Amino acid sequence: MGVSNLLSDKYSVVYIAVLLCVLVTGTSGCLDWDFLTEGLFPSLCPILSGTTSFMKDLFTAESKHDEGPITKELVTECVKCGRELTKSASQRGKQLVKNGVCLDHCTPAMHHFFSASLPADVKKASEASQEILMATKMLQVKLCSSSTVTPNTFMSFLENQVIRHDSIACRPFSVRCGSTRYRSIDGTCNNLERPAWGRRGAPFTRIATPRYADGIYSMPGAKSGRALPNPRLLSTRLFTDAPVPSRVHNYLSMQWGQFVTHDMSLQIMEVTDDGGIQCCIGDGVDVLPPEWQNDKCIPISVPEDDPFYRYFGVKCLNFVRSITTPRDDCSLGHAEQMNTVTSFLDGSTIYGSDKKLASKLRSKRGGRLKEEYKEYNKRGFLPTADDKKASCDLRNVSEPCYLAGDGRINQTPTLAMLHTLFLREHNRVADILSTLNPLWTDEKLYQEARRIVIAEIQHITYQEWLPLNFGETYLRYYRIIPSTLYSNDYNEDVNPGVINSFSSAAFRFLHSAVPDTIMTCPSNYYAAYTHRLSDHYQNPSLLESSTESFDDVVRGILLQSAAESDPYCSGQISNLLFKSRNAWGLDLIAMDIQRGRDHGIASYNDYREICGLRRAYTFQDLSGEISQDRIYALSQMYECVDDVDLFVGGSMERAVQGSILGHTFQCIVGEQFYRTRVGDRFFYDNSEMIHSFSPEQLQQLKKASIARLICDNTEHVHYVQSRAFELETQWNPKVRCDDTGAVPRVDFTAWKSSLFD
Ligand code: HEM
Ligand SMILES: [Ca+2]
Repeated sequence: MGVSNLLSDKYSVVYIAVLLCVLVTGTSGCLDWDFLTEGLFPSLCPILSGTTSFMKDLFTAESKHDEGPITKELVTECVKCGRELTKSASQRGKQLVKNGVCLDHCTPAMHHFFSASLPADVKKASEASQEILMATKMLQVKLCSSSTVTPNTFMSFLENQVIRHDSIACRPFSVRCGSTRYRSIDGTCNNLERPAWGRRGAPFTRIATPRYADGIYSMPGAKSGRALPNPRLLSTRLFTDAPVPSRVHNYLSMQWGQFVTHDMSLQIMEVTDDGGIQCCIGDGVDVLPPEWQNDKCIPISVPEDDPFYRYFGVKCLNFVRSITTPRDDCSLGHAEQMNTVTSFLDGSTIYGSDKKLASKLRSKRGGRLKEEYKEYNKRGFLPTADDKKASCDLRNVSEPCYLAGDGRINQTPTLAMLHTLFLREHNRVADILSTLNPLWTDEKLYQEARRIVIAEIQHITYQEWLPLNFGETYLRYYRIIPSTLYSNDYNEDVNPGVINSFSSAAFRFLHSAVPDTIMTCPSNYYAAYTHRLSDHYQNPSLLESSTESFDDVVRGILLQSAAESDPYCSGQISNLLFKSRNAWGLDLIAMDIQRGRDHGIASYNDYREICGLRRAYTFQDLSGEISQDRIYALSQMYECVDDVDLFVGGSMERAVQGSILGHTFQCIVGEQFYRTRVGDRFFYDNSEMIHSFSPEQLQQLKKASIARLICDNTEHVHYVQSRAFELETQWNPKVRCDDTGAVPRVDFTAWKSSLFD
């Protein structure tokens, strides 16, 4: 790696920048800004320099303006300065790549990126957001130089102000909405008053003030000013590698959870023009020295005595910050990450979240989606990815690698299996509608089939999956209990956007439900075969390895237990994630913890309060929710109870009755699913809207089930438990698919329209 020319004379500058951070924020945990301010103040930011007594001036200057401290000139200067610093950071990133600091293909780190490039609009928004963050930082530094304003006061002041500047390449979101019967692909215009809500590219929403060290974007530190505990250490000490099989939930239930996640949320990491950002030396030999790191690097260092990685000499796990986006009004403020899929539960995993992909996925005939046929199977398979090598980890090019509405499709064979079931369901429904309505165009058939499939996804989630996992009592409390026919609770004031702490902490707790293996089971049910999960990341060929293998996987995940949702996690995800051909992989649990910090997710203690629990002042105050041994373990890891990360504290809580989650995660997840339903104008059982289903149609859709989805879209799976997210028991036995009493069929006759419809 030719990096010597990067070892410039930066130390004095870094020192000033760190000092600046310490003075401004009271913590040194803000290295992220150092690189951006490197040697640039004098030339680019006259507002922050220009005198020999630079530091002194900065922290003693008073505003000389009558119109209040934030003048137009000041904002202009901060924005200009922010832009130059952003440009410089980007150039520095490019220079690092030129010097060979970039990731190799086929490494665990590279598979973690899912896609090595950003769509143009995402990239543009991310750049604008960086400029805004820089400008905010500059403004904070400038204003906090007055002794009366603390950085926190400044940030709370900013929360209630809309300060923006025309020269930032960001325009407040605006779109013209017509009245249409169908959802848009990108989620815009769902809410007619606030058409940006829930769209692809929207900022995540928050229910707590972020805990960035500087209130803007810096990685958080402990209250004492020292670093928070190492995420890998927390993972190995608190999330033991000993998954316990669930006695209720099967693998399919876990798989549905991930499928729902991918429909609602996607945080993507920053990349350079040349692909993934490298933060470790080589393949993880050590953390790159700060002067060689891209400013988006937040690698996870691995302790010397790590129980697993020490055998492989791994001391660093690659990790990069998520892309951020401007808020809808382009105003200055703290960082907000971008959700790059639609927040609505709207089948975006199947249809895509942007028009270009959506169009590419369509066959443009009979309303169908593209599918591929194999000689041995009458049912369709997903189309092939454009660049198989980049999208999958294949042993040879003849292995399958799929294209779908979501880029994470190939992550595991069982995820790809669920995608395939929905592809088939869409085409099955489109064919039935076409037979019933021979005059319908391709567009009409596509949209109507899409509408039905989305209704099925929503119904299965709210009718079957949520009650099983989170308990009916709680669903009643969160007002998301299944309705008998129509529900009338669309509320245009509810933002359906995904809550940052839901996708960066609470819902990730279900990573503990991922079992070690994938089971396949032949049609005679005489034997079952297990396959280590880590041998199948980014390679779905298990679905096509033999003529029967797709159905074998389906039978297997119906039979196999999920792991219990508890702080015991499989080493398949906590040591071997995306292992590829290596002997080791990444640690998803450490990544969950680090991602929460990257997003400035408020502490566990803050969330306790938000969720109606008493704030803890000592570790012992957690005893109502957390067992003594876990309280002890937490107190050994964290200096102070206020430091506990939401992901960690929430995971330690005992589950509330009837649910797989503890109180705090239950509260966040409940709130999210409330918003996802009540904030969705097109939610399938909303009544009295131009797009509402007729009572006859809705009655049929309410018969949809995960069991029926399997029966209708596999070749030789003839038996399924009627409650198909639960393990087979004597109370939930396998029944024949043609037993329509046990597994009702959805009859589409109610979609037959009169000739002129
Ligand atoms: C084999 C199963 C699974 C694997 C391999 C897996 C892997 C991953 C990976 C690599 C990430 C990105 C981590 C980051 O960079 O921050 C992620 C994110 C996430 N996972 Fe999983 N996951 C699995 C199952 C699940 C399940 C069952 C759930 C919940 C029911 C879940 C919920 C989430 C959530 C909410 C996120 C954040 C999504 C986003 O906004 O980008 N995952 N997972
Ligand atoms: Ca979606």
